[in-house]
Amino acid sequence: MLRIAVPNKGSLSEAASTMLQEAGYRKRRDTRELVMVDEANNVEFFFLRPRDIAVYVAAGTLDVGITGRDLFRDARTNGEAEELMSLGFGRSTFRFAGPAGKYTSIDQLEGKRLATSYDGLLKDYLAEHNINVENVVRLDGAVESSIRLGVADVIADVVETGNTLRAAGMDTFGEPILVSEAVVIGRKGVSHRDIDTLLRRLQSVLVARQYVLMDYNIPRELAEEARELTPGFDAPTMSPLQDESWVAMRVMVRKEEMNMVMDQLHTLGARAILVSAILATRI
Ligand SMILES: Nc1ncnc2c1ncn2[C@@H]1O[C@H](COP(=O)(O)OP(=O)(O)OP(=O)(O)O)[C@@H](O)[C@H]1O
Ligand SMILES: O=P(O)(O)OC[C@H]1O[C@H](OP(=O)(O)OP(=O)(O)O)[C@H](O)[C@@H]1O
Ligand SMILES: [Mg+2]
Repeated sequence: MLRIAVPNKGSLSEAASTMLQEAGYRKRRDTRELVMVDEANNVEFFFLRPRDIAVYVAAGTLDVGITGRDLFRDARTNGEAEELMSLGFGRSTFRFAGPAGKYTSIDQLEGKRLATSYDGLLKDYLAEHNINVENVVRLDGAVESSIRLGVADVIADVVETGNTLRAAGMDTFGEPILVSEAVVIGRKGVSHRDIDTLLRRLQSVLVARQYVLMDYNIPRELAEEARELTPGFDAPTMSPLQDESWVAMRVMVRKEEMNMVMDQLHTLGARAILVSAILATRI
């Protein structure tokens, strides 16, 4: 059986479980369930702290896992594990921040005390950029309070909306250290038919979430122009109609562009424009 690690709590847990469910895997009945066998799909799920998931995958005791890119990098698995796919949720940036207005550049980090929950990730970044700080204080959470409480001058933390920083009277500075989202990780170099199936199914969910299916009729002489407006994944499917001067088109369109594209097609001369949701795909 394929052994998959899934976040049991925190920011990633609900979205990860929803995505797996949409991909056709069994749903966890109880949030206290730590292991779940999905016989039909020949998969075993292990619900773990997202921070620990990279450790299990790198050790090879679990085949693949869903975690955050930032947590994966922080675990410093020395190339034992790798990112197989990004999942489009749990987006955040990992950034430096300090009291509002006080810092503008990472050059000012020299000799400072830095607090973070991601000390592996931070130390790698500092080493890469040849920045010598006084020390890195590893905290479990609520890192924003560390400056006011006198253990640090600057923090490096997860920023999503920025509300927490603003409320603490702080600002980010410098470029993001890392842009993160939920990812699937696997042991380096391991290939497995069931891993391919998992990735294909997750890809299917991503496509189904991002695209809609658009059908429309268009005069044959305008088909080429219409094709430029709606190029689709490869090319639109064109079918003949009873009236030979018209053709029917079927094409995938990005959900956020759907209304714009319908307006443009209608202006061009398309009629009977219909949009339907995509439930699943194998592309
Ligand atoms: N607003 C957010 N706060 C924390 N983590 C977030 C946020 N948005 C996205 N993430 C991502 O979620 C992952 C952290 O999840 P994790 O469960 O470890 O922490 P958490 O949600 O802060 O939970 P807790 O603080 O209860 O441990 C990281 O990959 C992080 O980038
Ligand atoms: O930019 P925002 O949308 O405000 O989100 C970012 C904040 O959310 C997380 O904190 P969490 O609530 O997990 O508490 P913690 O720091 O104790 O982990 C993170 O550590 C930041 O503090
Ligand atoms: Mg947190």
